[in-house]
Amino acid sequence: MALTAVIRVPSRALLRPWARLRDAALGWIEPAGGGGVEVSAQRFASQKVLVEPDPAAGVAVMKFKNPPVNSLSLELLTELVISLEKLENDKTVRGVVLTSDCPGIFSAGLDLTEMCGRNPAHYAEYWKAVQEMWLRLYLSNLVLVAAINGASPAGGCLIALTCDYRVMADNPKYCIGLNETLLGIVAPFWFKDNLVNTIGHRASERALQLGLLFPPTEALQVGMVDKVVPKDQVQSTALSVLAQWMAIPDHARQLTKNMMRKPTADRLLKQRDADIQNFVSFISRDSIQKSLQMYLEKLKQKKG
Ligand SMILES: CCCCCC/C=C/CC(=O)SCCNC(=O)CCNC(=O)[C@H](O)C(C)(C)COP(=O)(O)OP(=O)(O)OC[C@H]1O[C@@H](n2cnc3c(N)ncnc32)[C@H](O)[C@@H]1OP(=O)(O)O
Repeated sequence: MALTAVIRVPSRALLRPWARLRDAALGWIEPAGGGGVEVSAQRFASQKVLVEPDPAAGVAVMKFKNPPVNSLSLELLTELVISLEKLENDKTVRGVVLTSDCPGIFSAGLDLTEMCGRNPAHYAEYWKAVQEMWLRLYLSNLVLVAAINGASPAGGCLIALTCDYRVMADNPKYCIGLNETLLGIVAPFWFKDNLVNTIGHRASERALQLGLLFPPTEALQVGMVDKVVPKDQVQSTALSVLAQWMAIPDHARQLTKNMMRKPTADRLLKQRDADIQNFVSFISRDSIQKSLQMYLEKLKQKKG
């Protein structure tokens, strides 16, 4: 992968490369001239997120690669944020297609193993990473188009909802939606806000309460996706859409996007810590842990 963004990081963190990369990605970096050292991010090859840049076209394709189901582990979330930040800083890139490298799955959503049987500090760290992913994607200056080439429940749907446009493969087995209630959990307010901004209040109320997972044609009808095409045309269609959006002058489009989205993002930004505390206390409840364990068991038994 030919990404060569240079990140200025605190020298103390050199002892912990993983923490250092995360800190840089999440913006916890010393200001320029603050005694840090420059390292090339290229040295840390990404494994869970593949980025294929096309500088001539001014675009990149970002593929999630966390088999078998692209669950959003802490590692994947961190790599996603790092990769996005590099692309935001790359003057040759103006638009990105987000898609999956795992056959038949866009993303299975948040990694249930990050939310089960761990300690409160882990839940807090994980939730902060989920928030960061959403904020970075939702407020991205780049044009983002989701090429949904597989199932996209819950957090997978959320990623697609942060994009400016969604193209989905026409396979009726691929469903998309915020199905949290089916797991006995509640979609946070910012998941809900993102959905309401996309499909409207009434449709969101129904979809969220019932935990609806929509097959492609229904997702199109309700406005959760913008276009449904045969599977082998998902990426090429996404790239064509990207080209159309990139025909608009960046500054005008970016200011407009920000005007539309900032109030929604600000709601979370104003109460990030409270949202983390709320998540930690909710997810730590015995009843919620039992529900999640049972759901995981059900997924595993499905095979046998
Ligand atoms: C205020 C508090 C707010 C709390 C809010 C918390 C918000 C949460 C949002 C979320 O994203 S929760 C996650 C919701 N995700 C799902 O419900 C999807 C579950 N998965 C599936 O439905 C299916 O796996 C699939 C994606 C449709 C793919 O089906 P397929 O038949 O291809 O694979 P499986 O055999 O089911 O799974 C393979 C393997 O992967 C494990 N797995 C699946 N999903 C997850 C996941 N989300 N996290 C972790 N692991 C997952 C599954 O258990 C299998 O594991 P095994 O060990 O190979 O048996």
